Amino acid sequence: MFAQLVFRRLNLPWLARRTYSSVTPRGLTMQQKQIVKSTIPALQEHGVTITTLFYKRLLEKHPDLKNVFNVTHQATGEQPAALAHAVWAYAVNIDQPKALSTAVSRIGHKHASLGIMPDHYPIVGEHLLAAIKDVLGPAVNDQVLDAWKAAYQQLADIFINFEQGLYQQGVKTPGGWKGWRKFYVSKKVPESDEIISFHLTPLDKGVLPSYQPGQFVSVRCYVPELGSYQPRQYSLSDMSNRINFRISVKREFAKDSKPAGQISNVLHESLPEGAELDVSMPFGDFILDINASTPAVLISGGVGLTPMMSMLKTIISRQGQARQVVFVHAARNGRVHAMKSDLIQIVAENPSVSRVVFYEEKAENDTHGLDYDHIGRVDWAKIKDKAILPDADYYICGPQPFMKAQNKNLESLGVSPERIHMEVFGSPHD
Ligand SMILES: NC(=O)C1=CN([C@@H]2O[C@H](COP(=O)(O)OP(=O)(O)OC[C@H]3O[C@@H](n4cnc5c(N)ncnc54)[C@H](O)[C@@H]3O)[C@@H](O)[C@H]2O)C=CC1
Repeated sequence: MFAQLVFRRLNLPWLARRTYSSVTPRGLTMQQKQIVKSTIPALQEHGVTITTLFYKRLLEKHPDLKNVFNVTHQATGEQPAALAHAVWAYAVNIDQPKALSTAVSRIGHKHASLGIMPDHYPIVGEHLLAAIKDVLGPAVNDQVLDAWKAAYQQLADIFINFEQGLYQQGVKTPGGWKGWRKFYVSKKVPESDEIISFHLTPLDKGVLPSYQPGQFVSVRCYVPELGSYQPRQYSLSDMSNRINFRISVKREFAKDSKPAGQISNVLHESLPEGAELDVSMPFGDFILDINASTPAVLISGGVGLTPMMSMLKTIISRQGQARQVVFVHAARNGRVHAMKSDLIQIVAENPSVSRVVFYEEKAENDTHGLDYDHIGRVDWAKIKDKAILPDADYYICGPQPFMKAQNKNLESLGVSPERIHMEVFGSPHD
């Protein structure tokens, strides 16, 4: 869980209906805040050592939590690094926890999709404080430990309140549920050489809640080699239809130091049509404002097109509205360009929708003007006249370096940061 606490500037709008101001965390004394701040340099220096020890102990004492954590991120060290960064950032913002509201929303939505419960927090707190004490040694006296206990409690209260709000909202939504619901794969559709769409239908055949375009679900599969379940988040790649969900998953092979995707391979290889899996309610605050009539520029790299297809289809389904959409997509080539024919058809049938597709290289049979428009990576000099529009909102999803590059380009073209919305699933370290 807290491994996703990545407190950086993301420019995500505050979209969750439950607001941060409804939360009343238990306070810290001035002295406790000073003490927490005094530990910032030590956290900066020893943070990863602390959090690595923390995870090791936590999972030794509570092996059931392996069902909740992404074990690959443990092995690659991403999770300890992200948590260390988060603890440090929390200490830096101890005087103004509201500065963390964007991160609390993003992480809270992810926690809710994983079924994190209030009684998980004391367990995490106990092991985190023990690891801080062990690594920093005599520097951590009782006063320091008490200050960190109070600080941790404050943060835990914020998350618990936020997540309880999401759960309550979820069960009140028609068709909603809490925790995992059993689904089966009702259809498997290859979308490119490496992406397969999975249509997921609830086993109980009951109605599904409607969701907002851009939201994701967690799916959970049993991984025999680990002896535990592993959850992963996937954006919903179609518009809401109350009958089934669609996720579109890229198969991740091992590459350089990155291990093969544990769940993406299980899904592609070992989950035929008819197979069952656990699915969470839809969550996530990277969502399209469906009531806006101003232009939407949907920018995606590779498999990052999944939430964009949901947004695009939702916009065009709204009768009587001709909201302008520019769909900017970058792929390595046509063989890995998913949902290509859907996009071609949507553009042909909807004069308010236009597209610009970049391929890094041309594969055999890729046709200029039909499959793609430009060779290379997204080049704003080539598309700014078409894609920089007054009052537009810009939605970005794709590999981290792709998102960083597009964000930077948009800002340098004068787009206001409030208009730029990014989906951030990964850690800040990739
Ligand atoms: N929200 C998230 O955190 C997402 C993360 N990812 C991660 O990214 C990985 C790669 O996804 P793929 O579909 O294989 O994408 P990819 O590696 O095929 O890249 C897609 C396109 O993005 C562009 N791109 C890549 N790096 C760039 C850079 N540094 N600057 C500018 N443009 C760049 C290129 O045009 C490339 O063709 C996934 O395996 C996943 O782990 C992908 C989608 C969403």
